[in-house]
Amino acid sequence: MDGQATLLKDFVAEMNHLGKQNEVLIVSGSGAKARFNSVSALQRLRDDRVEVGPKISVAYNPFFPEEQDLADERRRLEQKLETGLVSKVYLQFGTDLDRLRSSLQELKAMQAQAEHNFDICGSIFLPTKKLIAQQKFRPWNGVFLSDEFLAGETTARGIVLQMMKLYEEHGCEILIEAPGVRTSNDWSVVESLLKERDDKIAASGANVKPEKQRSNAAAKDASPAKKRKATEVAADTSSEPAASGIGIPKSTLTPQQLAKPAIVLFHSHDCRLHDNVALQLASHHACVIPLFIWSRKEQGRWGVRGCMEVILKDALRNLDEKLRSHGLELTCRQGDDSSEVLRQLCEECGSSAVYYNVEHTPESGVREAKYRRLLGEIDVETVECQSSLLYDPTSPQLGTGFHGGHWGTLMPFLKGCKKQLGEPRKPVQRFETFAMLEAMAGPVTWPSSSSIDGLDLAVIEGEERLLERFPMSEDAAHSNLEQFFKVGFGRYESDRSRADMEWSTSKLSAHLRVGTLSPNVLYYKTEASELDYPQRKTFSRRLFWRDLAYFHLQSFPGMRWESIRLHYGQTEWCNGEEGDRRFLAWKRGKTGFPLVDAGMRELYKTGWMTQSIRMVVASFLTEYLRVDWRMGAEWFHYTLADADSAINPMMWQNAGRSGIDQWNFVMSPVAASQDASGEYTRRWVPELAKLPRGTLHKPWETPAQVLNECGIVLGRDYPHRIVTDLKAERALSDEAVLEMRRKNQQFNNERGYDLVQLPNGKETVVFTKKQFRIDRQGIVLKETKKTTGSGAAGRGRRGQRARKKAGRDKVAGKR
Ligand SMILES: Cc1cc2nc3c(=O)[nH]c(=O)nc-3n(C[C@H](O)[C@H](O)[C@H](O)COP(=O)(O)OP(=O)(O)OC[C@H]3O[C@@H](n4cnc5c(N)ncnc54)[C@H](O)[C@@H]3O)c2cc1C
Repeated sequence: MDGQATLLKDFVAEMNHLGKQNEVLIVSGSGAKARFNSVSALQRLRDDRVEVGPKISVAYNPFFPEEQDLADERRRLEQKLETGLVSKVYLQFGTDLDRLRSSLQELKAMQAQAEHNFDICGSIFLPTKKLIAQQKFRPWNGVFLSDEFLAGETTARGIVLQMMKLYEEHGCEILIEAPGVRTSNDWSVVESLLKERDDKIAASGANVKPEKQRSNAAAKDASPAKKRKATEVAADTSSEPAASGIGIPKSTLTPQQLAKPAIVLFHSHDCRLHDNVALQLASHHACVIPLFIWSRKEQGRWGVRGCMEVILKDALRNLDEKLRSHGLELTCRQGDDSSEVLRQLCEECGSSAVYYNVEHTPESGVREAKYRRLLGEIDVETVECQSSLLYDPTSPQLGTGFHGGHWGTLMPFLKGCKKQLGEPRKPVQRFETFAMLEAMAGPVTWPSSSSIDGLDLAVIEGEERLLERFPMSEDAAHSNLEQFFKVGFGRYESDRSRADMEWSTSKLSAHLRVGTLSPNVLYYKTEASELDYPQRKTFSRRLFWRDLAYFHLQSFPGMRWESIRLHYGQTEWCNGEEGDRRFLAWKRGKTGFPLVDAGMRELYKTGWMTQSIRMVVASFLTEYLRVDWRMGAEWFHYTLADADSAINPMMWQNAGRSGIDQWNFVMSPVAASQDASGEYTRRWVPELAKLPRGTLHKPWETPAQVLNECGIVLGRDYPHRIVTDLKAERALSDEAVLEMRRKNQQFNNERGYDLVQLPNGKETVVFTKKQFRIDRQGIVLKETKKTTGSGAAGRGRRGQRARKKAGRDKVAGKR
């Protein structure tokens, strides 16, 4: 370090000697892993009282993805500024516009308080094809380029323009990152960028835009909000597409309506600013009021409850924070009847329209109808949008019977959606959302609002642990997404059922549930992957499962509490005291089956389990403990951080055999392929941690001596099994289904398949497990050689291949 400080000192002396006092000397190498320690070098210059002729500019990089690196970088900058030698801080390049804006604000605040003057300049990166290609191939250390930037010249240019606008608003000089301008062609790119920026600024009505006020509590009423005129709005929404070719959708409202405030009503499924269609459409108004209404009464049994209340609260806090960074804020109100609350706010604010993304549940359907009616009475438009699923679940039409899969199963649904409705909507680019928010204005005086903590949302013990695992912000969702694609995505096909591996799945479900991540963003990120289709096939279909659940819920609104195959409601379960005893042990993770207990404890503590473990515990409850699937579904709904009132019942119905897609495999609670290393069970059932892998998942088979050596006494340190004869329990469970089917021959077709009545009155055959297929006398049918399934599971060679593969998947229990 000393040598470097001496070098710098010599260099400065040389510059002084040469009379180059006005030269700019960039002292860089401030990165976390840099070998040149510019902080101590500068400190030495100061301590040695070297007269510094050249203006010293230091680099500052606010784009480190890790919080700790960023905090270190901030600290280093402060130390450099403390030397009093710095005349300029230059911001290195990264594409996170939110981060850039907040860093500029921070630097401005430091500048205002600093003892020694310094200027700020910010770098841009020339959005040329050549440079982008170079960066894709060999990214620079310390330059943080997003996929969006690297996607091509158009998006890169859009981002650079936004950055230039921010620099302009903050009075910062622009510096072009080397290797930038080398040819005259490069210069013309710079000139065209400057011209485009100036044209945009001129078009928005001011030469230099004032820095947008943050609406923190103190500044709240004082800040004169930026307003756009309806005519300007109309110009913005002309047919010209945005830079990316996707852009913010056009409004169909009149200029008079657009001149009045719009209310954007957020719900528990769309807590985000990015790729939020309702917000995008509302952005055309002169003034926008984001609103959240909490009504505990309206939640009922299948709304936001338990763990989801904590998740939602955090998502709202972050939503509000993000809105505030753009000079807006979230108005929060509560009441028993959200439509009344909404109507009242519309009248208070004189708004012309309310925008919201529909929720696609039976309850929300009723609520939304009431919004339309009440708002219609006071002449306020309701603009309903769709942002939480890939498709509107009322749109796909599926033919009854078998079409490459039975009615309502994944493949016919997926194919039907794509064929009838095309590819899902493309999300808008992040920089477009940023530009939209920057241009959006709130009212001069914000309506009164409850604080988020003041809403009657539950506070639950251990919620910090929950939020540590699932911090509910858009930024957290985004970094979770990036991390999964970096580490887990490529292994998904092979490892997705492994609970003992980090990132074997995306862990994005809570974000998708509460809307901090747009499904369309995830869909197109997957599609853009460089992996071959077979390597990404299963993950690509995951979002279709999500949509499928809502399709089921539209078709069977009662599916949360009654069997989709209605007659399955007559199945006999293990009830009474014994049923209660079994259910309680299951809930508490004290069944005596380590893998099941590990899952149930993980669920209770962190609100999450990977799908394969959810399947193990669900089939354990229904098939081995013979407890009604509805009890399991309700417990899951209460404890899951991603509790989804369509997906959860769909999966439980399948586990309980009454759903559209009966699980055609056995999930052994003992084989534990999901935890091959045993690490998962050891983590969540620490009292068994010392057991060797061979008996970890079946401690009852552990030799007494080994138990002794591990200091474990079964029944004292870990419970005895709640049921001991798994085979007999399963036989009873299967017999209960057969018995119920025998009594309901009217729903049994000639080949022993269940028949289900659809909402349009038509009847369809649905997949039925082989051991439940009975003839008219109630005898289990023997499989004929010629056909399997309802006659269409595939004949000939293709069918044979498919059956072989299905057999393999069945053993592995993969989904
Ligand atoms: C009994 C049971 C109950 C379930 N309840 C819920 C629930 O309430 N909410 C919920 O989001 N998921 C539920 N699932 C589905 C699935 O287990 C979770 O979506 C998944 O484990 C979430 O982890 P991940 O984000 O890492 O998933 P990944 O495997 O990375 O999948 C990516 C995304 O696809 C979607 N997805 C994945 N699997 C399914 C599926 N089978 N059905 C619908 N969407 C799917 C999810 O949104 C998920 O985040 C349940 C599964 C079972 C067996």
